[in-house]
Amino acid sequence: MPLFVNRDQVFAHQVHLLEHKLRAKEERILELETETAILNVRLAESLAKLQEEKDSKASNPPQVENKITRSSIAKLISEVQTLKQCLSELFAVYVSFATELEEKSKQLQENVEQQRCYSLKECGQDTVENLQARLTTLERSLAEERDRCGAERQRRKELHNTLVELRGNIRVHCRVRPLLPFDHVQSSPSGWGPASSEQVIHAISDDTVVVNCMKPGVPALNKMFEFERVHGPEDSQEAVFEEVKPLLTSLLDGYNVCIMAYGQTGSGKTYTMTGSPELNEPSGLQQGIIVKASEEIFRLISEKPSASHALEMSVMEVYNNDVLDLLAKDAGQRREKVTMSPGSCQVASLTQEPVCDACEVMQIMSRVLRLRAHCPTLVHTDSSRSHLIVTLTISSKNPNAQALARRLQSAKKSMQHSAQKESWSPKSRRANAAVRNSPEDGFQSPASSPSLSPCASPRLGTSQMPFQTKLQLVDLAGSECVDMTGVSGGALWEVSCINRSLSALSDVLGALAEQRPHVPYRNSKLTHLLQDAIGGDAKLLVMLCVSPTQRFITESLQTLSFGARARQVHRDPVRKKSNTLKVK
Ligand SMILES: Nc1ncnc2c1ncn2[C@@H]1O[C@H](COP(=O)(O)OP(=O)(O)OP(=O)(O)O)[C@@H](O)[C@H]1O
Repeated sequence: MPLFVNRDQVFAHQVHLLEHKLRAKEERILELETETAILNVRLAESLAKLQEEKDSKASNPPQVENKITRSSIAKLISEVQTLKQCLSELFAVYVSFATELEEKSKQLQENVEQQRCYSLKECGQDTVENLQARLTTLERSLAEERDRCGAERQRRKELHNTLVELRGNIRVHCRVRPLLPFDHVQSSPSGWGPASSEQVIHAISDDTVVVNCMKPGVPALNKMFEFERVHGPEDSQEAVFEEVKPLLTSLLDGYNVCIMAYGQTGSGKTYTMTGSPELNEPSGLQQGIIVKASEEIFRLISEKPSASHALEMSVMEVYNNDVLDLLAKDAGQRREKVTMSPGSCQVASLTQEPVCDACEVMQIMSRVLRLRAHCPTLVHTDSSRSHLIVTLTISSKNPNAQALARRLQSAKKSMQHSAQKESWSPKSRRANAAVRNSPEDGFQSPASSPSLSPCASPRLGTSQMPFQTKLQLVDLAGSECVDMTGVSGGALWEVSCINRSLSALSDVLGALAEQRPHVPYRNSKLTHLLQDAIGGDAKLLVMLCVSPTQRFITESLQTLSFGARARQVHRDPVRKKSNTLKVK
């Protein structure tokens, strides 16, 4: 028995045997056919002979010959019978052989078919197995690449953050909100049709956003913007906050922090900063940065009980270029207009409410959001008409060493700043003289120093006054195009004030980015109030909010360009730091 290596060999052997059998049968058929032919010939000869004898007997029939003829006829008949039997036998053999052949052929065909299916299956299995193996390898290397890429991105992020710290850059995050029912407008006064609800702004990675508009009849647009972090429509409030959270730890290390939401009307600034109207919903899923940040601050504070911290909250809005105190308790007055302290960017007599936990912050927010100026527009039903500034002031009796060092550095910087201004401002010359003559440590910050409370007396020394840092959370009013929002009458003045203050903010960033000697902070109340946050050494994060649709493409591009410009601002060049050392 041959030893077969695989099925192919078994199959080939079977075919070979069958072919051999077939050949033998064919040879046998040939033999039988030859025999039949010979018998036929012999039969024909016998018949012819018989006919001849018949004919001669008819002409001359002898008696003896008659006998012979009869016997030969009998013999011939028996021969014919034998021949017939042979033929019928041959036919039977032939039929059985034909049947057998047919069966064998059928079997062979089945075998071939089976073998073909088997080979295909085996081959297919092989291919699938190969592909699976390759897929696994590819998946493994993809996972490795992803890990490497993640680690690289993390490293890049850390390096970038260090660079941002060193250069005093403004951090810029961007959030592209999801498509919402009010995006699917049928038409608007400016004639935009339903197609304008098409999504043209996409967050393509966690740091890149793309504006891509390839609509026929409109100039093709494909622009890419990079920011520190880009959030897509699917990102939750929690995910957005997670990226902001690390900044808050700086508050206990002596830094002031400001988080500001910027964007066109309806782009999701209020949603991002304050959350949905259901502020008190238990899951907290919809809460915005303000409540989540206060929760985080209280958590950080609870980790450092020895520092004995206290928190105060103030809320103001800049409405029609007036500053209003939203926590003022004046019974008759809905919102109280307040004035800026002379010679500083702080607000005099701003109400400060102590807060003990995030719930209190939440309650205050619910209260002030009802007071804040808002009205329905054609873009959405609850448009804010003012800039909202929420300030959380953290006082600490026992700040850590890093916070103290930071305060010292900040005070030195303020002194240097004042010294620079001395030549042109007699008022600041007097203030600086007072600072230098400070009885405590010689580094009493002026009122504009970011590390001091707005209500702290500039005459108190560091040991008499609690150490304070501020978290400012700003929900700016949205830039808007009257054509789209459809506002009219008195509301037009609101729009003009909003747009003017936002353009003043843009001018300030432009001046800072180009390092111009004069920065026009005082062109609007908004920039004046935020001067320390924007131009000082507070850590500033701008959260750009963007609508994804083509309808708002012009405003979105303006928002993204604003963010790109903000990223160019280096507020604390290294050169200035070396000068600071000389002051000592
Ligand atoms: N990421 C989001 N997910 C779900 N809904 C959102 C999101 N962003 C915004 N919205 C919804 O879109 C609507 C407009 O958002 P929001 O009020 O925050 O806009 P805005 O930029 O503050 O506008 P304005 O400047 O006019 O006040 C709201 O109903 C809000 O709930």
